[in-house]
Amino acid sequence: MNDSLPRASLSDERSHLDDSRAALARMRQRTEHITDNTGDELAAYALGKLKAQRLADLADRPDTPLFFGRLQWTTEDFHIGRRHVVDESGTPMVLDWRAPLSRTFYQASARDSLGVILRRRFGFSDGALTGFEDENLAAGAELGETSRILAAEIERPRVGPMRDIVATIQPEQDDLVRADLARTICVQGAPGTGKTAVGLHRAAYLLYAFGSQLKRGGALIVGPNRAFMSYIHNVLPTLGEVDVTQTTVDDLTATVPVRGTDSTAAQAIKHDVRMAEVLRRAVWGHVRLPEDSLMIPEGGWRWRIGTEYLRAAVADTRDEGIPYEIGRERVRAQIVTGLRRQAEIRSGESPSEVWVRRMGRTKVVTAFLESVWPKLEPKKLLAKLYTDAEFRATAADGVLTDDEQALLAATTRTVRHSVADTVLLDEIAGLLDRHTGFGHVVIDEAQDLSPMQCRVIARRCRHGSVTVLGDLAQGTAPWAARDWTDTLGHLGKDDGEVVGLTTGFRVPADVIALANRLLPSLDVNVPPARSLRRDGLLELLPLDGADDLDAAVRAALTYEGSVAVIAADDRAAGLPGWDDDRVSVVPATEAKGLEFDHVIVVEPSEIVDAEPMGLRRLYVVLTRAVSRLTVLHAKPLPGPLSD
Ligand SMILES: Nc1ncnc2c1ncn2[C@@H]1O[C@H](COP(=O)(O)OP(=O)(O)OP(=O)(O)O)[C@@H](O)[C@H]1O
Repeated sequence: MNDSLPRASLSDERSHLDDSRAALARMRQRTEHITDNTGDELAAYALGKLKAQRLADLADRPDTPLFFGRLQWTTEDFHIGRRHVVDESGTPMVLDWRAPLSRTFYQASARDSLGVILRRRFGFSDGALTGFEDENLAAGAELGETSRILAAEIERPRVGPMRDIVATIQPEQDDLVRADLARTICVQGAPGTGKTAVGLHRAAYLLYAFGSQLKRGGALIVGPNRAFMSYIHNVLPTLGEVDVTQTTVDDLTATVPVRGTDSTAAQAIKHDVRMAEVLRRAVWGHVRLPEDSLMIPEGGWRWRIGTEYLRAAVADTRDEGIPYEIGRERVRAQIVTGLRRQAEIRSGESPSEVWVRRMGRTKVVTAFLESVWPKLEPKKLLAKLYTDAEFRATAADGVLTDDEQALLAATTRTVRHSVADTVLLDEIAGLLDRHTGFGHVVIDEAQDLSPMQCRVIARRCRHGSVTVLGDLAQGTAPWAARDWTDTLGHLGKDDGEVVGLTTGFRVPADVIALANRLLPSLDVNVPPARSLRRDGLLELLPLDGADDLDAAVRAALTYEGSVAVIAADDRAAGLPGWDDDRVSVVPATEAKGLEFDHVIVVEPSEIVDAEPMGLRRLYVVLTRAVSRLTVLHAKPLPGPLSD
């Protein structure tokens, strides 16, 4: 079959790679030579920005080949790669993996070849092609999960930050990556099923396919913590997307320094969705219906706006459901409308805009607004809620119990804000004014978001769509989601669809079988993962002293790749560290979302006992291993593992 290809041999493919690299270099040169001749400073600036973006887009990364696949139809033949490359005549040498035609690469099968005769996948190392694998789809031959290039990719030792999976995206993953921009999707997937990878590739796909729609809002990636963000931050730039905001909820809400902490009970109440209603009342409770008419002096004249007119203006605006500050300006505008009408009646002609604007800003009008619709400031309002018992009781009446209200009480007006307080400040800011919205938001490890944190994100994508990624079994926060419909509701996306991923690409079968023994005790209804990986090592060893741990680390270092020693946070803090940058000591609470070739878990029962959701924490920890898991214990293993 290879002979029927126009360029069949590996050396031909290598020449095509060299030619494509040269073509990409020429594309860069052409971009570098674009200059602005208009002499207009603004145009030059805009062009400079576009040029820098385009050059970043056209960067050639020496460690990754420009293409990873090839498709042959009866009359056409294309290489598929990370970005579009054309020769000088404009003929494509490499098709972007996100182009509609490239979809065939991921979706064609022996059952439905989609017209493809032959699919070729390339193996590579350090940017050079090392071989290829052909599937003669027309003849009904397909490698599917038995592909050795796929096997090599998922078994590859992990070094450094996360890599893209563009060469080996699986059909069920591709369906999610290419789902329409308008769709909100919630992916429930066991550990290692590629949720993070799917979310990042979906962002890259949407920016490519719906660029003009997304241009204004852009895309936002939200992850659980900074360590995770730095682990994934390189994937989108490798896919040519350098302009995506990647952050955590804590950073999104970081408008004040965090200097305080909450008791567990206070934290629970601050993250409870009922706080949204308490804060709504705390804000809108400031609006008063006017009791008197408004007299506005001007020279020797006094304009009068009647009480009924003012009451209707305030009441109607309050009921409109718009942000508080916009409402305040709308009431001002209605006063101005009343004045304009009177001026027209009095003089028979329209007053000038300058007059209208000046009258709306007079001291009397501003003082009136201050009395019926006072200016509010989030920090002051939160301090008032915490320190003014009467104000708190009015806002929380019938929403929080007396005991719950007491949990919010503070004695001093200078609040040392906790992380939960920053979420409440963001809620208040959202009641006061609109946040700028993103066109699409990808949320990773979403099972741990509190209802109030979901609302932080919801405010930033009121008109956009969301990709929610998570695993209910890995939820360890006190407010962890039990059902995705709740999370979607708090995100304001009730119409989101929940979709499952069950094929595991990280954790070897024996290791996942051990972790799956915990599932029935985790109090969630999720399907177990099925691992693609038959290799791997699992060992349960006694821990009689520090030497045993050291010996386990030394043994792990005889293999290639990264090694993590994961223990309950207290124990991890006391561990010595190893003089090898392949070894990391990871506290159990920081392991979520990460992966290491060899994981050494020390005293699993301590991880379980350290927190209320300890069994789920252990489930997370056991599923971080890419190739080998060593469990060291002196104490008995937690119940479900010892059966
Ligand atoms: N189609 C694929 N081809 C090759 N590797 C893949 C594929 N899908 C996922 N992987 C790899 O499997 C590993 C796990 O993927 P990822 O971290 O996205 O899973 P996850 O579902 O987010 O896991 P967790 O819930 O444990 O955080 C990563 O190394 C990823 O690159």
